[in-house]
Amino acid sequence: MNEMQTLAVVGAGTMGLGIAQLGIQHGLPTILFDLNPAALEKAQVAIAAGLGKLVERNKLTAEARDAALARLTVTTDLSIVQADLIIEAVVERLDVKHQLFQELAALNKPTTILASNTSSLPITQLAAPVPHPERVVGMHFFNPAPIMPLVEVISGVATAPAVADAVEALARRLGKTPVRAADAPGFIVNRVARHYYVESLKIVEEQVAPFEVVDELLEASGFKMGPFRLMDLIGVDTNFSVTSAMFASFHQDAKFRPSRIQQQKVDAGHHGRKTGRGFYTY
Ligand SMILES: NC(=O)c1ccc[n+]([C@@H]2O[C@H](COP(=O)([O-])OP(=O)(O)OC[C@H]3O[C@@H](n4cnc5c(N)ncnc54)[C@H](O)[C@@H]3O)[C@@H](O)[C@H]2O)c1
Repeated sequence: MNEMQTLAVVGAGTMGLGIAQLGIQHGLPTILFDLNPAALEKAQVAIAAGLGKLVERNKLTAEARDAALARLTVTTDLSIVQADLIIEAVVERLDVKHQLFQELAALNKPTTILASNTSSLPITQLAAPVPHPERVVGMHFFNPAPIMPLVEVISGVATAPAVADAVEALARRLGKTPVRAADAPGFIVNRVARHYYVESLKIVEEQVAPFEVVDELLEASGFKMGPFRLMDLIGVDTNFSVTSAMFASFHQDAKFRPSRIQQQKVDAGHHGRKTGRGFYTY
């Protein structure tokens, strides 16, 4: 498979904007699509700020920043979303991702790779109704995408080995450390990390300690971010969707049961940093 020349990212939220930044920073003309124009505006500001920080730290020249920004096209018009590789980073819902991949498949050549940044949805299920399912693959970045080195590369049952190889090679080109993971619920990192959130939420639900105290203690014990601060960074809604999907995938295994506290935050629209309020206020 030839080296990828063009990238498109669908969904300009927490993850999509960071992935698009990586693309333009590493020389790929990148289309960033979202249904919501406000999300695209916010993403453009965040990407410029992200690259600006690299200039301040002498990791990028001002010229390289300007050249990177010139590679970015933002759009609400799906019909122009054509590329060698399309990475979707929309809401964690199988129905939404299915519809999107089918629309993208109709607009693109059969060799366009359709990658998903899903944290928990099975790649095999995601690929099943998509024309040419052998080009569907998991490419799971971590938050914040421009900074975190790990990328999980996940092959579903139908994924062609050359497709996973191409995505792995691209991850390296983006300066990342790709790791192959099997198509199991939550792959590797989220399966382990789930208990960091689920157990901390239980502690608060059972009134063992308030959430601020849980954060303080875990940070003092060496974790970079306490679970509640981290959920606010991830997006409380996204984190809740991931737990819910894993709970379903593990056949309602109680150890993955989503929390009522988290459900309430989602219902109230307190989705974390991106909405200005989650467990904390920003
Ligand atoms: N937040 C994290 O820390 C994190 C980390 C790794 C992976 N992920 C995964 O990345 C994906 C995106 O998560 P996020 O936190 O960036 O979400 P988000 O809520 O921050 O952003 C999602 C964006 O997708 C847009 N969108 C929704 N439906 C769309 C559609 N049909 N077409 C185009 N755009 C659409 C929304 O307008 C929004 O801007 C999810 O699958 C999530 O599981 C999230």
